[in-house]
Amino acid sequence: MVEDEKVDNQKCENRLEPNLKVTVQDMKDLGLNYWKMDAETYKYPIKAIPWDPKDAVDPRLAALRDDLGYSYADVITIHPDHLPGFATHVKNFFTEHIHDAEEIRYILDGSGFFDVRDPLNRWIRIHVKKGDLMTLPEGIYHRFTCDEIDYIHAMRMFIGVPCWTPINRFDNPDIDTDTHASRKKLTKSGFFETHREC
Ligand SMILES: CSCCC(=O)/C(O)=C/O
Ligand SMILES: [Fe+2]
Ligand code: NI
Repeated sequence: MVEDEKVDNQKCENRLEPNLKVTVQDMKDLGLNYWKMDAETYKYPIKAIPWDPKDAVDPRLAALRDDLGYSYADVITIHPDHLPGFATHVKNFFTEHIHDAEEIRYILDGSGFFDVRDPLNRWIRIHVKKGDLMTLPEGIYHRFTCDEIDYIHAMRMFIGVPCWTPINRFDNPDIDTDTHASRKKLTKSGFFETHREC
């Protein structure tokens, strides 16, 4: 788990002291899914917006695409040389938000941190690396940052027409993300419903 207060450097591990370990089962209970992919054998462009999921040569990726209905994809590289406005993007990714759809990310190279909130509002930090394909459920509070390597090459997938616009948790006092339909859908589901703070 990771510190909740403002940290000096979001790109460091910033572990809780003493740390609280989170198990794979805990992550599954939160609604996250994970697959280890072969990002060594199969090659992808540095940037392709969009990238046609039908072009998947990796049979495992093609099977996930077909089984889970991933109809849209793009490939991005978050690195100062490849993404204009790199620092602003990283700052924005680190603003706590939800989406009204699942977040599907396949890490093709490099690494970074996804932080997700558990039902007690604690931050769980996930260090994603090359070959990790991870999904976050619709409505989960989360944020992303590069780590100190400042480089991540990732495929973003989507079911249907993509919408990347985050719904930020604390940006607008008129918008209460806790009552957003996507948030409610998640918190009314099994694990969040039984583990929320009374
Ligand atoms: C590694 S992909 C960049 C982060 C991102 O797409 C996202 O939605 C963060 O919440
Ligand atoms: Fe996100
Ligand atoms: Ni997001």
